[in-house]
Amino acid sequence: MCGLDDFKLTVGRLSKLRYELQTNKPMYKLTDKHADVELWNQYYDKEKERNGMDPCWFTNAWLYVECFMYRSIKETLALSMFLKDFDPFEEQKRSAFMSSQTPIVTLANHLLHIVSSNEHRDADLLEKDFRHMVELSLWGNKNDLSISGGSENYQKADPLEQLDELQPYILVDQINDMWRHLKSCANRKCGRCRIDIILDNAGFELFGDLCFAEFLLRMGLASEVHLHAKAMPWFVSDTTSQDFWWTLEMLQASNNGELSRLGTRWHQHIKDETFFLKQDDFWTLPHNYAELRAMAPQLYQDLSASDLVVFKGDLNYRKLTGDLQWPHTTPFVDALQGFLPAPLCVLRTLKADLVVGLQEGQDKQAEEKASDWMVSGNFAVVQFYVDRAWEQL
Ligand SMILES: O=P(O)(O)OC[C@H]1O[C@](O)(CO)[C@@H](O)[C@@H]1O
Ligand SMILES: [Mn+2]
Repeated sequence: MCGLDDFKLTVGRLSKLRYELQTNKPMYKLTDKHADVELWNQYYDKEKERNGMDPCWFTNAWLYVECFMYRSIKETLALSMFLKDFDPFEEQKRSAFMSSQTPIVTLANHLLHIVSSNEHRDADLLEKDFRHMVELSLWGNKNDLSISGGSENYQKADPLEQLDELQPYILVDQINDMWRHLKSCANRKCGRCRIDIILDNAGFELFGDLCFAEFLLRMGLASEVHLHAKAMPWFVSDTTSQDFWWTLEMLQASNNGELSRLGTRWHQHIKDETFFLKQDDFWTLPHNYAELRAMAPQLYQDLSASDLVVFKGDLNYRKLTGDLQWPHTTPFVDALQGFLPAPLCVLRTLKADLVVGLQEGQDKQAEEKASDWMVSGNFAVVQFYVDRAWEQL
């Protein structure tokens, strides 16, 4: 088959997918060669058994249906001859990165300034800088391309200047608890701590996450950082391994000295095993994280070796909490339903209508401020949990 025919066939399959989705047709079993096919098909069978009918696009759970849409796009491409590894969102991701150059440079300057100053013998200052780096990584999550339907949504304003005014929008702020945990880990393990980041979006958010990782390394709060990327194009802007390498290449090749230094440094971190880039099919399955241990035992075991697992973004939050309509005051740990491979935290801006761990009445106050508080990406939570037993290890 020639390229043009292959292309036409693929576009036809994508149009069919869109039509079926828009008209609530049944979903279907996957047939491509990817290793996750059986797990997806088992999930399909379970849903069918539960509801007594084939899963359909409008009637099954939002999380499953939404994940399946991205997986179906992947299958359509996988079944083609010439577009197997094509990332349909690549252009948007790259252009979002390019459009965020000004705030990226601001953030790079800030990071390099704080890591090269000697002032951190003052513990209070170090704690303040830690808070800022967490907040920068958190608010980077505002900029995803799935919430904007794929159209431009990139960081425009100076990210540092915004931090103070954004503070009241952090509904749960457990940054101090994270700080205490990392300090005590670093003390106990002489800085030999492992941090994992379950990445979310590429572009400004990924850059902010890498800056946070660099900060932890340079301040002696971590000795290695494991970065978990998606195994396929996902929710438009999520970071794949390909996006990660492209970002590092772009930084290294930048005319800006600071960006270029960071790009070179992060390549080196990979070489000397300070950074680890990982991907696992589990992150692109529809399953809740309470099922991770049973579904992906090796991944669970790997995460268990971490001193802190940082989950970025809204989709990770939905999977951590099972995407359920929890009363908003439910303790965060209860919503995790036993998923506790290691101390963990979430840095998430709210884009879906669920949240836990709020104080009584906090939801009403947020609602008064903005009726779309749960879905606009303008409010956030930083939630942390460590089991007592881990603290004593
Ligand atoms: O990139 P994030 O923070 O995971 O956001 C993705 C979110 O965007 C949506 O696709 C649309 O709001 C949600 O389904 C999803 O949770
Ligand atoms: Mn995302």
